[in-house]
Amino acid sequence: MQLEQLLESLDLSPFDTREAALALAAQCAAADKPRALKARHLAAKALGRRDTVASTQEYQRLLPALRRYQLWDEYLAALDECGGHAMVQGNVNEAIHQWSACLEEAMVLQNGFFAVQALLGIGKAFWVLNDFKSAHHYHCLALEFALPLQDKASLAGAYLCLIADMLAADRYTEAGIALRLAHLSVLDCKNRHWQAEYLLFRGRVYLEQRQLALAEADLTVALLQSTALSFSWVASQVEFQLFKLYCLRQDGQEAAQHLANAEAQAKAIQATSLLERFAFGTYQQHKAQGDSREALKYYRIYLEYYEQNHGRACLPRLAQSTARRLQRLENRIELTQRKQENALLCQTLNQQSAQLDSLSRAALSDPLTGLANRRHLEQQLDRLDQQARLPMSLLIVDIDYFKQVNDAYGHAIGDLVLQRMASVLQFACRNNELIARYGGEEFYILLPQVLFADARQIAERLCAMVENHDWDSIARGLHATVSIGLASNNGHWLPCRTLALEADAALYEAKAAGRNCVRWRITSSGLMS
Ligand SMILES: Nc1nc2c(ncn2[C@@H]2O[C@H](COP(=O)(O)OP(=O)(O)OP(=O)(O)O)[C@@H](O)[C@H]2O)c(=O)[nH]1
Repeated sequence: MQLEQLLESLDLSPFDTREAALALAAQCAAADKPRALKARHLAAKALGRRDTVASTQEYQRLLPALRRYQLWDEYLAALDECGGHAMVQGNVNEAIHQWSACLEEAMVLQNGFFAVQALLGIGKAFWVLNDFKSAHHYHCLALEFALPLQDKASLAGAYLCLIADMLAADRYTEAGIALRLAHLSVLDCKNRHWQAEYLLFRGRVYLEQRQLALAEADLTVALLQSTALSFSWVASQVEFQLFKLYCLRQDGQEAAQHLANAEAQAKAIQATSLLERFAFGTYQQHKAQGDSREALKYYRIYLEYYEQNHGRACLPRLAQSTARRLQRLENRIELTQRKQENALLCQTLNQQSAQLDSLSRAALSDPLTGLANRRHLEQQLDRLDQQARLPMSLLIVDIDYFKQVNDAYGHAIGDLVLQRMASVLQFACRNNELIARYGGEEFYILLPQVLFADARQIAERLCAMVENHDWDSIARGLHATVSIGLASNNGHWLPCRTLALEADAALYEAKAAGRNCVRWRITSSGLMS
């Protein structure tokens, strides 16, 4: 098999490639040493798909020979691969060391492509160390080197790393600009992993700009693509962004589902740096929604991951802000609890005062007609006596022959007549005039600020209204009239109770005069009827 064909098949079938490459290396070993070395390089690369440790060992053996035979592309690629393998093994410092060597050699050899690869690799290593400033520095250099290369893949890689930096620093406007610049190179490089990552980043920017429909469209495609590629690193981040999106839409159920997916995917690839970020993001989300209890829960989870990822020694860096945050959250939870207790207390108080209100209303009102009762009336008379000495008139309205109504139509109809009478009186009076059922079929109407002449008119009108009322609608043949006793101080003060006695006397006179009429007494200038 030709070397070029091997190269092409490398992505399709790494195991066969390795076997074929080794066979080719064996054939070429003596006759064509460089060709044999190239084949062994391919075999080491293919091995790297399965066993990064073994692949690194093989590269270390190969490197001096590749250098000696000046196979520079293979040499630089080997250094680059060793950096990648060290990262996979979690040995970040070794990765930086390998990529630095690759960068140095690439600079000497003026190989822009591998310089970019090495710079991106170093940037990635600093990312993992959470040193975003250094990462960004290397990514900027990578972009500078990539721009003149006219290599779409290098350019797309550099742009994507820079955008990730900007998003990590919450620089969404710059990330949006870089996304537009990167668009063509990402499309052209036909790397589906990068395309998924690009959509994730764009979705994040849209989400930040609250363009939820656009964000959802990008994130949905990113999720489909990354899931199809089993690219859990991106898929879990997309799920987390969807969690935030549904939080904004206040769809708690969907949000919780996406958060669970994000966590599960990140756990499956043991991406604790992502889990740390998710926990912090979830804490922020709950804090913004005012759910301090959940916020505290996720802040504690975040601290656990932080310690796991950076070691206990790093915690003091966080200590001050952590203590402050925890304190604030605990205060808020206490506050919420107090507020809830207060609300409960207020509710009980309100209920009790409503009960008191209805009890006192009941104590002061007549249950049959809803009018004020005798007690209320007497309180009112006392109160008026203590207040300014006003013009005052008082009517006592008594239903004529009410006993006969009860006897002829029954007590229930009698009750209806009393209720209807109450309505007629209320209809005829103003709001500030107190109407009370004094007892039985006797009603009092207190007319403050009303002089005799007006009071008499009111009484006459009332008498006529009752007489003309449609009593027949209660029971066929039923008819009711009233007699009214009126007393007025006509502007010259007199105790209300005296006024009441005078009105009662006037009522007696009305009854004696044949009923269905008004009689009066003006108490200030001597009695008259
Ligand atoms: N249906 C009903 N009847 C009541 C109520 N309270 C008092 N009565 C009745 O009212 C009647 C009052 O009768 P009386 O005091 O003789 O007076 P009257 O029949 O209206 O005669 P005059 O007032 O002299 O015109 C009695 O039969 C009481 O039983 C009540 O709440 N409902």
